[in-house]
Amino acid sequence: MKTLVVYFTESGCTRRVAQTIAEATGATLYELKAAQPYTSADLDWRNSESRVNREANDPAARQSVKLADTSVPDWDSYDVVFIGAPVWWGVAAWPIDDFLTSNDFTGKKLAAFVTSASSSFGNESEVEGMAKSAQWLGGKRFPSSASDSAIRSWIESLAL
Ligand SMILES: Cc1cc2nc3c(=O)[nH]c(=O)nc-3n(C[C@H](O)[C@H](O)[C@H](O)COP(=O)(O)O)c2cc1C
Repeated sequence: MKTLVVYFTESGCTRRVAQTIAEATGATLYELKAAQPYTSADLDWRNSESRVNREANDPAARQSVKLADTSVPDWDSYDVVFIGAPVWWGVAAWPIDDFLTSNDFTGKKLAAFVTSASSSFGNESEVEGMAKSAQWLGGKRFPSSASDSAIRSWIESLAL
């Protein structure tokens, strides 16, 4: 069984979870980058005019966010895919949507994880729906500084 962990992160919390999943499962790690990177001004949640707030309030703006690259080397060889993102305004950060809608998950199992300060994974079912033909394993929210044991017990619960 070959496992891939793809993730998007802005301040590194989701990367740390992704690294723990990769260590626990022997997976390959792949970081997703926005085609137009977010500056700290873009991510200023206190400014109602910031990029992230404009996108949060406008589905068309969210859908137009593209990744620098949506294709993973040797994609066909993976059996299990984990995808991770921070929570932005209650949902998985939308740059990952481009990855979910651009790839064919036929024959692959998919699990999604998010990190957040306090919010739950508000759009888990939408994430599942975007990855057409994946076998959905489930979604999980972790706190920004998730413990290794919490991450490892989630992986064990998936019974890969
Ligand atoms: C634009 C923005 C919006 C956020 N919205 C939420 C939110 O709605 N709920 C929450 O609990 N945390 C929210 N956070 C905090 C992040 O989800 C949290 O710090 C996360 O672990 C960051 O992950 P990262 O380091 O991988 O980028 C937000 C952070 C940013 C930058």
